[in-house]
Amino acid sequence: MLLNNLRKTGMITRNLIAKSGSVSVTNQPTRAMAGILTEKVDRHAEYKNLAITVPKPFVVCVELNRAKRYNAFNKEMWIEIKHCFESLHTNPDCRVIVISGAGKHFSAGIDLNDMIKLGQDLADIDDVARKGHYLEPLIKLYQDSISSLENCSKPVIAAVHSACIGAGIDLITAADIRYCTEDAFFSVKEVDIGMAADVGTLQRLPKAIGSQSLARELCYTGRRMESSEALSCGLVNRVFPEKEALLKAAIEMAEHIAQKSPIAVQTTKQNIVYSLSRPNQEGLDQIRIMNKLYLLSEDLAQAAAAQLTKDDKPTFSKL
Ligand SMILES: CC/C=C\C=C\CC(=O)SCCNC(=O)CCNC(=O)[C@H](O)C(C)(C)COP(=O)(O)OP(=O)(O)OC[C@H]1O[C@@H](n2cnc3c(N)ncnc32)[C@H](O)[C@@H]1OP(=O)(O)O
Repeated sequence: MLLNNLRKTGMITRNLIAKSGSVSVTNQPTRAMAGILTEKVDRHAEYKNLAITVPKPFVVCVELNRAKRYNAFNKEMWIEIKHCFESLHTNPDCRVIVISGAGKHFSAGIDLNDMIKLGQDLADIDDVARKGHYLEPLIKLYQDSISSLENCSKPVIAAVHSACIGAGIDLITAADIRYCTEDAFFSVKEVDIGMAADVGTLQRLPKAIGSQSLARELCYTGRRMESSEALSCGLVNRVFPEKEALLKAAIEMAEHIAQKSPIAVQTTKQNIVYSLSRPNQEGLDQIRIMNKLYLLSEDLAQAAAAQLTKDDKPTFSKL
């Protein structure tokens, strides 16, 4: 289905299809990553709107790379994000992901030119039900694109600078950890383009900040929230003076997490995500069932031995 979508958009070549399921990685560091790229994850299969680098072992940086358009989400980018995170989910060379944006802003949200084009496409369809029939799978695709961050078993750290608007909020609220720069600002802008957010913000933002009142205020008004408020409400948990420091810290944290047992980290993420909207008992049931297998892992013995011997960097097999 995904491959068919990719083929239909013309964005994927036969070559890339042959390599699907593997991480596609550019072999050039982005400017932000210059000097810290140490190894490639895999063969080349380039994305048009994402730049992938590997600054440290098991740490993959995904950069929204449509800087000329302020990383506005066009259809191709939604598809590429989904493909990328689904691929990283199963890639044993990836343990933690850092997502950031190239250029002036993290993201200006959905590409408004794409929205206009969509309006024109819909105008060509006469029947209202058929318009809806056309629209529904597109919204589903965009929802799945955002959810691919949450569904990816590897922790995702969002590193936000400057504007993070609309779809940008959808994206970062599906991440595990959020850091930003002092100049970052956030806006749930959908209401200002005449729509209800429909790809994740309404579900995830209230949980991320733990305040229904603030979340609803932000969603009803589209008002700008500065980094200081984002920190105080818990949307982000660290703020840095500028982008370089932000990326450095995000990568350091990713590296730190990547040195832990991948069984422990990935099971933890899966259980936290599973438990978010379920009664505690259901979360406990899930982790009990998972751990009756995972407690038998070699990682547990190895990590426990490392604790006893004060070895702070035990090596774990790929997962
Ligand atoms: C199924 C639906 C799924 C998801 C839906 C998501 C909904 C959303 O994402 S709602 C949010 C939509 N985005 C916006 O409303 C952003 C509007 N833009 C801005 O607020 C600002 O441009 C800015 C991003 C804060 C940047 O400000 P600044 O640095 O001052 O640059 P500008 O001079 O304003 O803009 C330069 C240039 O960029 C164009 N542009 C900005 N945002 C978008 C966008 N989202 N899509 C397309 N183009 C965008 C802007 O029009 C300017 O173009 P020029 O041709 O240079 O005039």
